[in-house]
Amino acid sequence: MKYTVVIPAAGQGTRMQAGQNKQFLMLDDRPLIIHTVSIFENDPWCEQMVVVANDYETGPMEALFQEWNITKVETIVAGGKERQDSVFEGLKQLRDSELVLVHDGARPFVTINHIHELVEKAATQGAAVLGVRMKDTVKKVEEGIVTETIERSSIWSVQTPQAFQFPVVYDAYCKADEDEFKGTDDTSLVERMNLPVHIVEGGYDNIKLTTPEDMVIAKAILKKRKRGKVQ
Ligand SMILES: Nc1ccn([C@@H]2O[C@H](COP(=O)(O)OP(=O)(O)OP(=O)(O)O)[C@@H](O)[C@H]2O)c(=O)n1
Ligand SMILES: C[C@](O)(CO)[C@H](O)COP(=O)(O)O
Repeated sequence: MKYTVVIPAAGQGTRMQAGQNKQFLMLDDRPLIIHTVSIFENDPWCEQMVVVANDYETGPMEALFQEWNITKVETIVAGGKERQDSVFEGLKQLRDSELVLVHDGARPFVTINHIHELVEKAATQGAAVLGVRMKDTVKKVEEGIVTETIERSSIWSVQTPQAFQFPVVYDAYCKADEDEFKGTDDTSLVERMNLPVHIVEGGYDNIKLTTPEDMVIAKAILKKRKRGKVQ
């Protein structure tokens, strides 16, 4: 099975408080974005990558991909204000693709097995997302007061990749653009088209590096994997 992946990497990394886009932060021996693109570089099912970067960072990213022998990045396109704007710019490059994944540049630990399960689901069902079951008790809070304890058995925390038959995600993005709707992930745009989104159970290791403490967790995950205990 073959797919294309759009990798949004055009954020600011504000919550990481590193004074630079977190994609360039070193994690072990290489920058974060290199960890992420290497997953797809090494997946025989991945045909091409489109990386979305800040316009002033397309040059430095291209140089990094050359340095690390990343060959499947066919396009580096300039991103937009929000993640959703960046992903839309990436999708616009792909009109001939059949199956497309969207994966955060800031999630360097997704496994090939989970990617393949997700791709197979999207190929037959149209749209699928990786997620994990919520481990904590979840409460709704209004003005500092708990108003509800949410029944946890149906609550999932979703990750990327999120996978789609191309027309499903492209139409959903066009409609969201037309309606000026903003969502925090890609599948939410498909949900509002009243199309089903299937969940594929992923791993708790597939974290997004968002705040400084995530770098500590990331180093621990890398260490564990180096010892051969891939989740
Ligand atoms: N305008 C944007 C905003 C985010 N992203 C990307 O979307 C992914 C998830 O976003 P997030 O973790 O929120 O990254 P940042 O926007 O960089 O972080 P922050 O919100 O803390 O500034 C990241 O790979 C990020 O680079 C993007 O391509 N374009
Ligand atoms: C798409 C996403 O990774 C799903 O968990 C996430 O919503 C994007 O980043 P943010 O932290 O919500 O800005």
